[in-house]
Amino acid sequence: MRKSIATVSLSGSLTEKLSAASAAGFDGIELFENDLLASPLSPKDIRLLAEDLGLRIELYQPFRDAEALPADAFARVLRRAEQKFAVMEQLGAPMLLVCSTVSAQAVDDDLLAAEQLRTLAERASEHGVRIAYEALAWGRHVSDYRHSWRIVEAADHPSLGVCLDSFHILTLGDDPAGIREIPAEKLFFLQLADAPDLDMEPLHFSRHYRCFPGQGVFDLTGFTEHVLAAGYEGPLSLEVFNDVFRRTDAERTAVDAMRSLIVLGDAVRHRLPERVGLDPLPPVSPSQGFAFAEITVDTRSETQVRGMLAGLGFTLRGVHRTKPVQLWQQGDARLVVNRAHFNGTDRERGDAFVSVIGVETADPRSAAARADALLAPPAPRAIGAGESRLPALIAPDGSNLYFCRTAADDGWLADFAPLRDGSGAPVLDAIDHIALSPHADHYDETVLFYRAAFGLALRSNEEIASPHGLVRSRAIADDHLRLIFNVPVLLDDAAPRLQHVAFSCTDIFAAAAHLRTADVPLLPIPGNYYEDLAARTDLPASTLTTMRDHGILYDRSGEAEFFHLYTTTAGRSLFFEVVQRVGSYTGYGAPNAPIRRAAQHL
Ligand SMILES: O=C(O)c1ccc(O)c(O)c1
Ligand SMILES: [Mg+2]
Repeated sequence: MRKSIATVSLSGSLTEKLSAASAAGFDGIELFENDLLASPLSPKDIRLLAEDLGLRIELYQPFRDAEALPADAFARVLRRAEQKFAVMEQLGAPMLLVCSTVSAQAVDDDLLAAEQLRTLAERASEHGVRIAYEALAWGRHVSDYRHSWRIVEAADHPSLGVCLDSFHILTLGDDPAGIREIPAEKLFFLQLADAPDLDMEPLHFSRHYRCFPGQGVFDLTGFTEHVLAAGYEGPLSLEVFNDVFRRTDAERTAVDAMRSLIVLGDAVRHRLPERVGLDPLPPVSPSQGFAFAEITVDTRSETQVRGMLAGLGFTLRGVHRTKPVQLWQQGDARLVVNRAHFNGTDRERGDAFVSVIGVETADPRSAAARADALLAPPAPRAIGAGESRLPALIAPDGSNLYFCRTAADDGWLADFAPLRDGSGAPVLDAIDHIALSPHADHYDETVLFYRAAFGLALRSNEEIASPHGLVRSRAIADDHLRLIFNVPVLLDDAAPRLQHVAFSCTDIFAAAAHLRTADVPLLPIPGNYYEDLAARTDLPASTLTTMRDHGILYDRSGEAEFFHLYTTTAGRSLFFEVVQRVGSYTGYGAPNAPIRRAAQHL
């Protein structure tokens, strides 16, 4: 099916918007009137430009307050419309979107609305133009799609049909199943938008907070399934009014948009296998957890990070044969420490950060093929003679993803000259989860990408009331791979973008004692926290004393328990966590996050 995007969803001049849509692979656009009015290009030039870029102008919009009007007002509508039809002929735009009226002049009279829309459609047909009538959620008399369809049905003109917009329908909590009752030839246009979990008056919500399908809480898969099952053949068109997209890089937004449509198309295809024209994504290759995490350090932070790793029980197992890179390991937990120059990055000297996530999978090539189909660019890297060629791509947050089969004969471990085997029993077992901090402008994009690339489910979506600003936090996971994404709700470019790597263990008290002996700097937790814990749990006093001594935090969910502690921060941004899950605890100690954030500021 054709893929389209409304120009209102992208920033910049009309030329920039069209170039971005074309570069991202869209087949067409919805042209917003203001983008035309503000453009120095004539309608004919716009048509030629779109043609050059391989874009159809699918629709021109919006045309407002057209129906259910007194005769004199409707006469003015027709005059206004004639000019639009003439412009559309020059543009080569075949369809005009008419929004249900918000005019105080309009009357609540479906027959009058139908009659006037019929007249409008008849005039449009003389110019080869069709009219798609859309119920705005805040329309004065028409706000739901069934109502718009009743009027279109009554008007009974071949050049008049309905435009369905997922936002208006789903924000009112309307059931989209009724779409199946609208004849296919009357489904003129489909606009897709998702929205976050906010309870807000529809107009303001619509004009500022829409997001791409898969980035909010609406069921766009189910919605689109209804529309396609009804026989809709037109484009899937994204119409996303969003404050961030209005001001950030159009090319990037267009790629984000295209990725969301690819993910949506694949999901709908699974529901409607007989439907042609929906491209499949390469299937998810289930991950088997983290092969490794790479931490990039500079000469200043290297000593600190290495000191912490040694204290956490890691041993230096190997040095890379050609690069200033070390392999540290204990149990199944592997960390690669890469000494690099931060020149040209947004990192300050002395910082340390997670730069690569190595994902363990039985089939690295097909896992990478899926990430590639999700528009992740390949990671440029120098590969020395004889070194492993792990497929590597760049995720939207800038992290590199390496797809690994560690135990394979030609596995990546062979790139390291072995130093020695680890001595003694490991203190920690494996990487439990990794928490990343994408830039706020790329947050939704990043979470959608990781979810889709690895087939992970959204496990939690919370706000952490940190004393230095609200932080949004989403956890996505399957049984093996757990990722957290944190971002300040209000953009703060000066604040460190904290990241952490958490390690699992089976006895956090023993681990804490080891860390203490090894002089690992642990994050101190205030005594008040433990007074409160004593009051609300049955933890024995002696256990609480030990927890307080080591800064061990606690959470519980039913019978399942969670113990965790943190190191202080290495550089500005990176810290480590040690966790012990007891029973079937699947969370991350979210109630403790504000305490941790406050302690990190002390
Ligand atoms: O916010 C609006 O006015 C508006 C205009 C056109 C649309 O297609 C829409 O969904 C909303
Ligand atoms: Mg719309």
